[in-house]
Amino acid sequence: ACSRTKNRNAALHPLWQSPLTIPGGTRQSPINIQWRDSVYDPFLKPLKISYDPTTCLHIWNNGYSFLVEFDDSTDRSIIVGGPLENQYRLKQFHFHWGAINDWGSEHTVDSKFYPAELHLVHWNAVEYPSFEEAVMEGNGLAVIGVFLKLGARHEGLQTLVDALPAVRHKDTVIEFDVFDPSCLIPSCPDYWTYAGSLTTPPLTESVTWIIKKKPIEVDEDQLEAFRMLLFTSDGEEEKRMVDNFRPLQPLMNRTVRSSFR
Ligand SMILES: CCOC(=O)CCc1ccc(S(N)(=O)=O)cc1
Ligand SMILES: [Zn+2]
Repeated sequence: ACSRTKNRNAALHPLWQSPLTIPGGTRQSPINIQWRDSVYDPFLKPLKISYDPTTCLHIWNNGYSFLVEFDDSTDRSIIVGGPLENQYRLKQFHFHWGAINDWGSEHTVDSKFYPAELHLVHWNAVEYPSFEEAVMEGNGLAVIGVFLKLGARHEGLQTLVDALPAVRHKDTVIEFDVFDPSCLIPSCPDYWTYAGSLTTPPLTESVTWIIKKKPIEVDEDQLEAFRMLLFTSDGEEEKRMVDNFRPLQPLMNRTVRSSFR
């Protein structure tokens, strides 16, 4: 596996080639979740998700992934409960994926990669005035991670997939005004949670990760649609947007808790 990991790094987008480390980082992400080492915490609450689909704004290609962004000027789309002390506001969601189905997720479970991983990014608007400030605080962000596995076509995802050709190049954007991201979250309530970081710059250690145990199913055509996006702007030499995931980071002095026995 380590040889593949090394090779995989070589194939990675420049940003991730040298696994960018934060000097003195003690809670970096992503990590491998060793199921048997996770600790059941009976005090973890169910995660409560309430999104207003009309807060959806647009889809854009930022050169790392494609992001679906939301109006976070009010508390219309929030999560609360789970491991969280406050409610957190939905800002955006995006994905990470591989060139082939053997890898692509950022987190792994018992060292198994999934072909892709969804991140729903929320910020603590109770304690901080803006997303940008929350990014710098230890309890500033909460990201729900959902694994994607190869299987049946996902009808909710298809509306997103149909819009991707319009954001093929870096820095392109398309209006996307009604979408309910809860259709991308498994109904099974089980999750793992741990204290971590952003997996792209600024890599700040500000994320409470909530990783759903159950994956969602998507089909090959839908994964291929992700892979036809480009890291590059219109007019530049085309570089397919694939393998946009950060290498695994050391667990260090952390425990992964589970909401389930
Ligand atoms: C204020 C500038 O900071 C940002 O924009 C951070 C954006 C950002 C949000 C989420 C993630 S992830 N992959 O860890 O879910 C990485 C980067
Ligand atoms: Zn991400």
